[in-house]
Amino acid sequence: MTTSITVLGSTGVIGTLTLEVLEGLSEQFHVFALTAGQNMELLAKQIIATRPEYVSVADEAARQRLLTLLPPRTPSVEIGIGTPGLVAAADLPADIVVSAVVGAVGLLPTWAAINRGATIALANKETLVAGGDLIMPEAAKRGAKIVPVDSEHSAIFQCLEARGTGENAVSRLLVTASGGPFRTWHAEELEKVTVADALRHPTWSMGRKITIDSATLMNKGLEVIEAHHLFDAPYDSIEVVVHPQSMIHSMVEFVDGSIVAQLGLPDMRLPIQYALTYPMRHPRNGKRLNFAELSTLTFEAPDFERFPALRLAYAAGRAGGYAPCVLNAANEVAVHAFLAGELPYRAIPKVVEETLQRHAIGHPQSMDDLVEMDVASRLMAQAILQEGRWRDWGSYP
Ligand SMILES: NC(=O)C1=CN([C@@H]2O[C@H](COP(=O)(O)OP(=O)(O)OC[C@H]3O[C@@H](n4cnc5c(N)ncnc54)[C@H](OP(=O)(O)O)[C@@H]3O)[C@@H](O)[C@H]2O)C=CC1
Ligand SMILES: CC(=O)[C@@H](O)[C@H](O)COP(=O)(O)O
Ligand SMILES: [Mn+2]
Repeated sequence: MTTSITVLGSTGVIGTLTLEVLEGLSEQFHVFALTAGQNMELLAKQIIATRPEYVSVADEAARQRLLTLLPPRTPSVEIGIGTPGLVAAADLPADIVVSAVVGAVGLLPTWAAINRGATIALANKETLVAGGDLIMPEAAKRGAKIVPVDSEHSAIFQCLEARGTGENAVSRLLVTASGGPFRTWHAEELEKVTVADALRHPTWSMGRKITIDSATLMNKGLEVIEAHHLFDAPYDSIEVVVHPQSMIHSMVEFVDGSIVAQLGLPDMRLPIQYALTYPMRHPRNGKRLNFAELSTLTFEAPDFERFPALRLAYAAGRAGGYAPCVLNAANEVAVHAFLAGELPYRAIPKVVEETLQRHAIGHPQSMDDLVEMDVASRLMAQAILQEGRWRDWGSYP
């Protein structure tokens, strides 16, 4: 019997790589359901190649486009739309749900998959950032295993296997960061960043939103909160280490001072495959890290002044309650505006900070509370954008 897989966000960078990994493991896995947003050309090809029972797309217009792209003899596939379609895909009885949509749109489908006790291969960090306090206890209650796909968390997950049997063996999680494209830029140069500059990531090829998050270091902030939830680690024990070569994907320090690191070429196929085959390791072909070719590995501390998003994320994580949900929603709005050419790079963390100051009080009691706050925070961030006060903010911080 083969393991069934649903891929939420199959047309994205992680989704596409997941299907590539599955192709290499086709004797062990089959695709159950796929979801996409607007890229119907790619989804149509994926449907023809993998024959899912169900797919979901962003809206009715996308569904109509998809129907025109499917050849007449394609075996019938049910097509859902919007958030209900995403939730329906996650609800179907696949063994593993790969959560690879971008943003808090992943909250409800990931919640649905957890509620039925599925294994989640989690790439969609925004969901855990916004809802970790509800999601982790629910996963434990339902017996739903969450296996990280994010490279740093996959690394920590792998390093933790060296923990042995001792309790409280871990002293620090060392989350590595490339530092992004502006690691060496001066504060004045950061005033003139273009969208093209910010999309030029030094080591990884990723979707647009996460690439901008890497450029502000918000990605690392989101990852600190993600690590807090995944590994039940206090914020004081999670440290960010800038490592521009992206060969060490993260490290764990144990109480005896021993540090275990996970290394590999920057290629997401490895953490994706490990999440799918865990606890087994399956052979992979392809280029390997060659230490003789690798002349230097360097490390530095993050600069919280030039990259205030990292400071904001630590603060929101420590504050807890609604704060991480607000941080994430405001960041999504600000990044979207930056990519549309409507907001300068340097104003992204300012919009997030202003939204947090106006909005982040209390604790969610339910997923409905959280979704309500996510929507309200987006409206607040949009209002802050429309006020246009960021034009007067000048340099930030
Ligand atoms: N890329 C990477 O290397 C890594 C990514 N991650 C995380 O994985 C997630 C995905 O990242 P990545 O693959 O780079 O992102 P992409 O932008 O490449 O892909 C996003 C996917 O989500 C779909 N999507 C977007 N909006 C909606 C919506 N409203 N409704 C339904 N589907 C939607 C897109 O559909 P369509 O394109 O059809 O519109 C696409 O399939 C993010 O949370 C990111 O932080 C984590 C670690 C590494
Ligand atoms: C591949 C991956 O996991 C990304 O999250 C990556 O780590 C981004 O690079 P930064 O370290 O620049 O944020
Ligand atoms: Mn990462």
